[in-house]
This record gives sequence, structure tokens and C-alpha cells, in this order.
Amino acid sequence: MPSVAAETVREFDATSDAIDNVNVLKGQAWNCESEFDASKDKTQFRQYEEACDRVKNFYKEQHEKQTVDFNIKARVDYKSKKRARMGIWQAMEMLNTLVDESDPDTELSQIEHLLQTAEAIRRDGKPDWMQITGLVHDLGKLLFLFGSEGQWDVVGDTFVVGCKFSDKAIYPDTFAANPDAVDPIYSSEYGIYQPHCGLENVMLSWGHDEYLYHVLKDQSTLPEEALAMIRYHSFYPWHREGAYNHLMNDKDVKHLEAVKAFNPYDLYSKSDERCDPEKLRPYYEELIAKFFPAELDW
Ligand SMILES: O[C@H]1[C@H](O)[C@@H](O)[C@H](O)[C@@H](O)[C@H]1O
Ligand SMILES: [Fe+2]
Ligand SMILES: [Fe+2]
Repeated sequence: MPSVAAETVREFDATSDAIDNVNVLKGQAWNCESEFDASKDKTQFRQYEEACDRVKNFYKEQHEKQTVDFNIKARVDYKSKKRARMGIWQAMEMLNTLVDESDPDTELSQIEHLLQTAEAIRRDGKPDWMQITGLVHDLGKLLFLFGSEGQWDVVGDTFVVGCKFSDKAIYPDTFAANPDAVDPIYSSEYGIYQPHCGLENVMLSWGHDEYLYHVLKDQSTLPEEALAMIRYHSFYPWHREGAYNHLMNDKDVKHLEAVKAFNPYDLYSKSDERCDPEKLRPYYEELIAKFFPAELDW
């Protein structure tokens, strides 16, 4: 069945090839291998079994409510509204009021998390486009201030809707309460998708990754890899656990490399020393001006 959902995703993505990133990438040496802080004790992060109730309750609600129907509605809503117009730094400041309920690893403000991520990438001598990707990657959480239903449709790890829920997601048992888990099509291996159709043709659960990707793809000169880092950074079942191979195409193989290179900076910088936003601002304002207009539609 070429379902409504598949059509909606295709239509929604119709402009996603609009940016020609080739020139941006040309001449930039980028080593995909991440050498980020080998000395860190990585077992300290993402310990969901030991996480507090705040985190467990968050995922219980998210896994129950992220249905295909909800995702279509969220995408239509996104397209039919204008939310705000502002620059990147202003967006960072605005986001600062949010405390992410899904995150067991940091209680720092969002602006500090963004700066810690960018600074870790910068310290490793990575290109400016990757530094700026670190700086903006969670700005999609602004959705929470733009009338989301809660945090469950903004933050947390992502997964595919429209086919069988992955047991590689955290707390996989909680998907049992999602009505799609008993839908004969949505609960099948491929669901509404074709083998190796490519991740750009599947619906990831709606949240800050997907939203920011759509905001930035036409309003920045970020290269394709950067947009993949943004779009898939919360897709841990895929980039960490190796799920959803059967939906991937060749482009995704390349994107996976990029997302894997980005992930350690996002995750392990959470234990770094704190950043002073005002001190770092001049450096990052210069980078911002290189990749974004002075104001963007959010
Ligand atoms: O709790 C975190 C947080 O919400 C991050 O921003 C997101 O990217 C991660 O996937 C999630 O585990
Ligand atoms: Fe995130
Ligand atoms: Fe992050």
C-alpha cells in the first residue's frame, strides 16, 4: 500500500535536495574518525537502567504517543505555521530555559551543552562547519517553546514509526502501549516502507532533530554531512546499536559515518568543564555569520 504516510513523507521532503553542498565540502579535509577524549570513562553515560523516574516516565510517555498519525499531524503543523524569526545566538539564549527531561547525563543549561559540544570539536581541530554544527545541533528543542504537546515530542532518542518498533531502542517494552504496535501494517518488519528505501524516506519520531533539519536545510550553507549530524544525532538505535539496516541506502552509509563522528562530542562533552557564553560569543558569532543569515525563520 503506498500509504498516506509514505506520500506525506515524500512530499515533505521534496525540497530536501535543494541545497547543493558540494562546493562547501570541496577542499575541506574532514577526518571521519573521531579521536574525542579516549581517556573518558564512557560507561558513565546513558545508564538508562539506573536512570531516575523523570527519565523513565519521559520515555514511557514518548513511546506510547509517537504514532504514525501523530507524526503526520506534527509534520503538517510544522509546514503550516510560522513560529518566530531570529538569529542563531538569540535562539540559543531563548532555549536556555529548557531543562531536558530525557537526559540522564546533564543538568546544565542548553546553551552550555551547545558550547561544550562545539568547543570539544574545536579542540580536536575539526573544520568550522562541524564546530558550528555542534553549536546549533540541539536548537530544535525550541519546539518546546513553540507549542509542542510536551517534551515527549521534542527531546529524547528517536526511532522509526510506520514499521515494527526496534528492540534496540531504550526501554523497548514501553512500545507495547503504542497503538501502532498492534497495527497489522505498522507492526510489520517493513511496515509502510520498501527495503533499502533510504532513511530520508522514512518517518523518524518527531522531535528536535527532524524539526531543526527542516529549518536549516534551506536556510544555511551547511554541508550534507552537517545536516545528517543534525537530523540523526538522537537516532541511537541506528547510529549506536546498528538497527534499521534493512531501510538504509548508500547515502545513509555515508551519513552514518558522519553521525558516528559527531556523537562523542555531543555525548561525552557533557562532563567537560563549564563554558562562559559571553567569552566565547565573538568567536562563534563569526562562524554563525559564515553559515547562516542574520535572521532565520523558525
Ligand atoms: O536525552 C538526550 C537529549 O534529549 C539529546 O538532545 C538527544 O539528542 C539524545 O538523543 C537524548 O538521549
Ligand atoms: Fe539532541
Ligand atoms: Fe546534544
